[in-house]
Amino acid sequence: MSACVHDPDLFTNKGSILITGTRIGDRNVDIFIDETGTIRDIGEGVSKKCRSEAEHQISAEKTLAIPGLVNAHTHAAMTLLRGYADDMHLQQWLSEKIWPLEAHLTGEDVYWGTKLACLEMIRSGTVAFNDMYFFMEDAARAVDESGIRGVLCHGFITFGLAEKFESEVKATENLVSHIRGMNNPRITPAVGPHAPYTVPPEHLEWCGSYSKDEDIMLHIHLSETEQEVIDCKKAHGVTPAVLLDQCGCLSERTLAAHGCWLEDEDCRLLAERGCHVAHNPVSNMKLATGRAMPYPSLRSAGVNVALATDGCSSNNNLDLFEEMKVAAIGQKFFWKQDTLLPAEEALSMATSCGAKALGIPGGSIVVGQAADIVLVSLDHPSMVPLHNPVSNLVYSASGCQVSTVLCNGRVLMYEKEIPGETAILSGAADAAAGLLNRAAQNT
Ligand SMILES: O=c1[nH]cnc2c1ncn2[C@@H]1O[C@H](CO)[C@@H](O)[C@H]1O
Ligand SMILES: [Zn+2]
Repeated sequence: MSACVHDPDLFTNKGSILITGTRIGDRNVDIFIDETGTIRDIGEGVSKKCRSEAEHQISAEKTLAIPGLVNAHTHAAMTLLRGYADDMHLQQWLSEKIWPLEAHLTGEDVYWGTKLACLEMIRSGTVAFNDMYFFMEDAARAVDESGIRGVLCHGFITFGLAEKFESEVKATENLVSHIRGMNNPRITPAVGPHAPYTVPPEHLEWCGSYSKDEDIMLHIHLSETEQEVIDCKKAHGVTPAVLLDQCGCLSERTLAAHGCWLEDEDCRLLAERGCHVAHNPVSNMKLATGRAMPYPSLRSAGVNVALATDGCSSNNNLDLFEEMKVAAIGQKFFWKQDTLLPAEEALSMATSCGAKALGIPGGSIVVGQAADIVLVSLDHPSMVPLHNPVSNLVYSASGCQVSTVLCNGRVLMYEKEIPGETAILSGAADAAAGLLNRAAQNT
């Protein structure tokens, strides 16, 4: 067994790992992870039993172990657009700033943007994400290298154009077969109709049946703004959620992002169909969607609600700790209910509910489960005193307190060290500068 600090194989070796001296909630525990990346034992005496068997050891005194966080809706490569267009109205932001710049994106940009996103997620304790963007084969390469989990879809936008429909279908089918060919259990494909206002019913129908035939997730933006709902009712006579249902897009494979303007009937419909909703409170507040996602109605209907950051151009970071706090306080504020969305629920939203929505392992630290584990340092003012660990995690900590991260039993960050970080930071900065240069030359 190697001592961790000088263990050169810790980041690459898939051998068994013993985490000693951490705590889960109020319990002091050791955690033993076998060479397949599965949690084999959790408890106080585990280190005595497993010390000789373990190939690596992580001394985790003064840390809290929590399940790896799950980001249920983002556009990872939008890290390259961080700070590019702030303080704008959503439709204007998309059509005047974001889409014109995205027209200049290359696969290499998306690769570097996704590398940067994965790095940022690992640093802040996120081990899985649900992504919708372009050049997704390049995103898949970045996720593969990063060691975290990704559900990836091509952002399918047709605006009703037949030739665009053809190319979006091709991009989706190519991505699905590419990802299946990678044969990486951490990466799964999905179909991603962008929104009911960018994909008309006949094209949504294709997405719904493709999701069913291929048994893959359907990832979509839904009822994000009031205008979207007004326009949809005017054009189709029903809410966006009902329209999706009519197009065969609502099922237990569906993840709808935002849902700020869902009506009570919509919430019941989503529950009936077994859909999942991703709550993006920071993005919603920044883009002034004007209404908080109706968590009380979704909750009482029984919808699984996960947590998400959205892209870095509307957040502007990927820190799910910050998102847990804003979700918990934002819901209380907007719905004027001081007991709504307590800390435990916010933590579940960011862990088990996310894992359930994405259909991936993780979301809890239990024997037999894949080791997606995050160690949060208690050696920090925001974690002292520790009257209630969950309260500190949600209301006081930030992603900066994350010290060590494991995904599928592999160590991705150890005591804040992530191999290759410097190269990713400069590669992504160069890609972002190149993108802006190309856009400036072409306009
Ligand atoms: O909040 C949002 N609402 C709608 N679209 C968005 C939002 N954030 C990013 N995108 C856009 O979705 C596409 C991904 O396929 C991209 O064009 C991205 O800019
Ligand atoms: Zn989005």
